[in-house]
Amino acid sequence: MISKTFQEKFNPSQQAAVSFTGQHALILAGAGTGKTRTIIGRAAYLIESGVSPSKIQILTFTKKAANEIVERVRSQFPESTAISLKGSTFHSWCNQLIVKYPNLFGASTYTVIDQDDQLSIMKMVCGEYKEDFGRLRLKPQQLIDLYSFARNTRKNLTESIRILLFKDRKDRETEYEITQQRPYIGNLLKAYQSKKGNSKYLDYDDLLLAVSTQLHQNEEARRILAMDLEHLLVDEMQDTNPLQWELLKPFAQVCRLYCVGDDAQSIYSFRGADFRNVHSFKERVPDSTVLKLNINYRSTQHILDLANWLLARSPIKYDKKLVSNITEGSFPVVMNVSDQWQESSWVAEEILNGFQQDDKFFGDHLVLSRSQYYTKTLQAVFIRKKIPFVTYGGRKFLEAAHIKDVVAVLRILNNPFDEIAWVRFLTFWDGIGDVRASRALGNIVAGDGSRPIGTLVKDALPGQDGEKIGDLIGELELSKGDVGQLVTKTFEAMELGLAYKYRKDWQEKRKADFEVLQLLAKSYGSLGEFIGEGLLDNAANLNKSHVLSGSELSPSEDRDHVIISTIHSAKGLEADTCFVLNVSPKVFPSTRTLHDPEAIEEDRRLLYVALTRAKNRLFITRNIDSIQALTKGDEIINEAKDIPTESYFLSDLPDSLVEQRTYEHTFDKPRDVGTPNTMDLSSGMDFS
Ligand SMILES: Nc1ncnc2c1ncn2[C@@H]1O[C@H](COP(=O)(O)OP(=O)(O)OP(=O)(O)O)[C@@H](O)[C@H]1O
Repeated sequence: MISKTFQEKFNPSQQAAVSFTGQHALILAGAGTGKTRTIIGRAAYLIESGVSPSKIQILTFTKKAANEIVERVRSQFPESTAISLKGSTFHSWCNQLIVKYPNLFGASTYTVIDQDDQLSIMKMVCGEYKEDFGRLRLKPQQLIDLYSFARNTRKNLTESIRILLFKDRKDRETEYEITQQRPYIGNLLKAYQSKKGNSKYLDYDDLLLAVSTQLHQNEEARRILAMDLEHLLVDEMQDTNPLQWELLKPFAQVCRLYCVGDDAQSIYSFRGADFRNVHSFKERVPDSTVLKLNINYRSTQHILDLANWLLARSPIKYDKKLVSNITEGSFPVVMNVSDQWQESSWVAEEILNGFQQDDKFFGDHLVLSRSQYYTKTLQAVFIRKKIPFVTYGGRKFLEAAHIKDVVAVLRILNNPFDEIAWVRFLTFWDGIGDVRASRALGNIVAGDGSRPIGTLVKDALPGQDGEKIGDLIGELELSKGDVGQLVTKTFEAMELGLAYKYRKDWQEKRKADFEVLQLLAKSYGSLGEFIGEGLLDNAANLNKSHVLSGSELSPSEDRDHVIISTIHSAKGLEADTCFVLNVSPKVFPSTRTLHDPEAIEEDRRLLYVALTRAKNRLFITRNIDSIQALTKGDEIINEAKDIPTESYFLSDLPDSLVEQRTYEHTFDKPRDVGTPNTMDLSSGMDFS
């Protein structure tokens, strides 16, 4: 029997999706049609039907999304009923599985490394294999990109080299070049791989590979996991790449797969995502059903008309026309501005108007941009006008240099073979440079792990420095069992050094981050978990506090702020009023994609995601000079000339879909008399 509240919360297609009784399902649906609501409803429905919450796992692309979904499910149940429900990113989930079953996955002591660490290792390898490296004209970062691309897309090295380094060319000259370079690249990547293994490092992709390989090969592994897992709920399925798909595939034999996605919102192909993953779901997953949702509850029809128009102009057939259940509302506004300052001032004015006159909160406003860098001007204007804001899509908290300094100590205590952490920690101290550190390092990691780390340091670094650092490490090792206390002690021991190293912005910016780090540390039961998962999570939204970026907000203002986000980080977000910045020629699509039809279409989907975030009011800004450059065609002698008019997404935007405005900021001058007068200085004084 379907309850009344159930009927009120979900429309008939959503109800069918939430209470799906078959084996595996793909919920294919457009923007704002309730995918998130449905996945939350599905988890709640399963719990209500008697499935233990601990046997449901939700997978999303960001920690933020995972937390939000889990919290919303939990809030539907009394007290701690759904406390054991879990939501994670692909990486942190795999990390949890490896920690939970160390024997099964064969990794007990290891350190998860991030992109910076990968680069450091690759640089060491290039230094060691000078001859191979010297024959190539590549940077270490390009080698890392190749390695990661090949693993994520499951392509072989030759194909990966062709695509990444030769723009997928297949002519004879390219073939020759690839044959020449591949052996050297192969040597370097193999050396990188074995260095990683020796130091017991796992990069993000290793986490997925470790789990997926075991599950593919080992029936026992599938059986063990099946005891703990009944339902796997996957959000944003369109963004899964072949490696993630490899991970999901064996789970169809372990539990029931429930995937939710929108092919028109796929914007991660640069990470290897293949939106066709959702198109061939039915063929790939036996015993599966595809269900569709089609009513949009988020945006007004005027906003959707614009989004539909954009998508309909794509050569790809998405078979999607969003229909709103909200009919009234205003037209989207296209604001033509002359420069970024105008654009920023206008956005700020609109937001202040909304706040002061229309009774909106700052939190009702979302500003979207292709890059975070582009919003620097806007941020400056917001700070001046005292508009509170936070930014999404910046650098991750645990990737900041000052945090990494402290985390290095934790990494060493967790894995004494962690060379990167050793170099960072040793060179942190005055008087120890790279050369001395790497000499000491050789001795430190040569041991078998049986001697106390403090003693190892003292032996490897004779003299006062070694004594001091050895004692410190030895003392910190005693707190290894209590992650919160360990972070506090480590910070206290390093504070002076940190304050000196980052003296430019220590007080105003960096110091406060350590309170957050301590808070974060306390929420982890073990050091391994903290290092592994903490690194994978974006702590920028911890307790809703703006950690590294954003204007200076007082705690009381903290909850109400404008969000400035990259479009890539805005998936799943929505707001009453959205500003999409700089939808200008050369930007949508970007000039970098102009020769690649697939990349152009990805840019189109990016704009589509941006437009469909708005509930009631949508404002699009664009640069008037670049528009004029386009329309004047040959007369224009700047570089805009080589942009084909038809490739600009808004080039023939019908007037009926939007309201066009041009920013004309004029100062109201006070009215005055025509002829100059002379000032009478005799008035206002009473001399009597
Ligand atoms: N049946 C419904 N009745 C009322 N409101 C609904 C219903 N379904 C969804 N909504 C509302 O519509 C909005 C969009 O829903 P949701 O975020 O779940 O969509 P989505 O498909 O995940 O969107 P996107 O993929 O674009 O992020 C939300 O504000 C949600 O509360």
